[in-house]
Amino acid sequence: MDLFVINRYREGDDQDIVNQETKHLEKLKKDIEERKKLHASTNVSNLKSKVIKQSNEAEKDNNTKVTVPKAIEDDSLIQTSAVEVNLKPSDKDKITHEFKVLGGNDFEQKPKVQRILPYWLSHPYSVSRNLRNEAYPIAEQAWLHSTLRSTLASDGITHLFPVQAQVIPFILQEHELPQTLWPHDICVSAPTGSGKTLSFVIPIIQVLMKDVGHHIRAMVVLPVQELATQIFKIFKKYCQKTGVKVALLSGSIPLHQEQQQIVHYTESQGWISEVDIIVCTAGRLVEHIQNTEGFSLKHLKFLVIDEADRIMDHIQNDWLYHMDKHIKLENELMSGKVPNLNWDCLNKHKPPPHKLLFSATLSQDPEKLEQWGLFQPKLFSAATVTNFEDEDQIRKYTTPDELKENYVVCNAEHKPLLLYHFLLEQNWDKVLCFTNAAQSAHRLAILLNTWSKGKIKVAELSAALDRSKRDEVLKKFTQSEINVLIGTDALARGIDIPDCNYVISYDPPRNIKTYIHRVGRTGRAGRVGHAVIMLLPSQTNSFTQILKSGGKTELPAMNIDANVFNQLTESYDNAIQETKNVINSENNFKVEKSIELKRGFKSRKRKAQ
Ligand SMILES: Nc1ncnc2c1ncn2[C@@H]1O[C@H](COP(=O)(O)OP(=O)(O)OP(=O)(O)O)[C@@H](O)[C@H]1O
Repeated sequence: MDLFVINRYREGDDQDIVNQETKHLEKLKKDIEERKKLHASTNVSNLKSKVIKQSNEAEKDNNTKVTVPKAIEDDSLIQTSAVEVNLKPSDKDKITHEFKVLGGNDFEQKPKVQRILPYWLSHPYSVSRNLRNEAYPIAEQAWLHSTLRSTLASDGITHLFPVQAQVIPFILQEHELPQTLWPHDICVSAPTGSGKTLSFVIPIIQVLMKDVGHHIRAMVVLPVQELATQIFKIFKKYCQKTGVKVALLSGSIPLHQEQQQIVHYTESQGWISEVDIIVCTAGRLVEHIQNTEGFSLKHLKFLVIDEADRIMDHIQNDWLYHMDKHIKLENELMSGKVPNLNWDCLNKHKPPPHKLLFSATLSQDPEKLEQWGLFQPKLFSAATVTNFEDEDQIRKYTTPDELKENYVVCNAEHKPLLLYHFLLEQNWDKVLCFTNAAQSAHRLAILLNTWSKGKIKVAELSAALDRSKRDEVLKKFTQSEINVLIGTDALARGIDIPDCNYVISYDPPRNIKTYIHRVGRTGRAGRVGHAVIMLLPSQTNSFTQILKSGGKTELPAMNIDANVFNQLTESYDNAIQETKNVINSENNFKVEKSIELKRGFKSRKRKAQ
């Protein structure tokens, strides 16, 4: 209350007022001093016992005598000055704070919460990586339709791979349940080349062939055109003699041609679909949603997202939003959130599309997976994750058992020599070599062609080539007319290049996913493969970190005899000169061509005027 005393001014009372004020001020000062003493003595006695306890412990640990500060031992010295006695800043603050600050507790460290993986992620269906086991002969899979069985046989497939033997029957069973029991969505994370594609192709066709109709009932979304084409071809092969029809929507042909393939107008039925399955790129899907009259996904039973992590990383035309919105018009349940499950809801709504997510590098991070709005999901995984606290664990990726991986350290100027040594002296055949830029791939291809004088048949395979050229190059590689392909990461993912024996990373990958997909172009389908990465001495540590970020251990090093480089130096110098000449003449040609084009444009413009 003293703080609120109001001093009124009265004439002649000046001296009285001064006396009163002085007295009052002294009283206030005295009170403050007393409170300070009281506060300090409680804190310091706590502090004293704490310091003495710590010094005792230190003595015990180190076997040495620790001197307790005089101020602590001697109670008489405990005054407000006690704050000077080796107090930690936090203790100091506690002593000098007179008043409790509202919300002060917010600054205290909260105890760490232990995060636990959701049950479906911590208890996945474990998928074996052993592709050579031959435990699942096709002949014994009674649930498999005879038409599909004979297509598998014609494709040379006699046994199912583990991921197929687990995932296909699971999907089929889910679609045999009554409609009120909606199917569990699934996520499949299995190594590259382990046969994930047939794990969704076969069950989808087998379910859809039961009643072929006039609706799109399955959709497979992929990140790039090449992959979409590859998956489309597989669907086409397995749809034979089943009555199920499939279309490719990837932008490889003009939009209006794709539109003609998928929808058709009839007087009696209105717009009907010509196909049961569409295989599309995410970007092209949005174009059809927005521009194709009669394009409808309302009857979708299956939604497959292949290379799911990549699609999510590169959101093309915001496709998930547009697709959700489109399907939501018919069925509220497609939207990201799973509704309350009650009898009324299950009966009223038809089940949402069965979502199937696949990738060799599928994140098992619940926060990332949540964006897909999965319904009571199940995980099939070749890697078991138990510890959510460990970031490396939720990104634990596996590579095929048949894949041998090495790294080799060399200087930048020795890299071409090393590559030449592998290809010509070690006779490595069917090699895929990755650089980080299309231009480097081009230069390297010219160098190897000129240097080997045609002994090594090298071709480029980059996104800079048009599609028909790329297909031609891949075909030649398969037929052994080309034995080395030099390319960029644009084609690292998902592309199934048959019989690739070696993968060389001429430039190191930028992240673990790129590494896994690069090396995964070899060692596929149970065949042996060898992947080698060239590293500059300064890159070894960062590469170890990249491996660690995917839960992989360090690779064994490959040692190269220094004489290898000495022997090749002279011929390399000549080859590099020739390479420069070729590149210069290419550049001159380009310049001349552009001048010609400009001239032609100007003369056309003049004529037009
Ligand atoms: N059961 C099988 N027996 C023999 N070969 C098979 C079998 N299943 C698939 N294959 C072959 O294995 C190769 C790899 O299959 P697929 O492309 O489906 O692998 P993936 O797991 O999707 O790989 P990625 O993750 O790189 O896309 C293909 O050439 C395919 O024909």
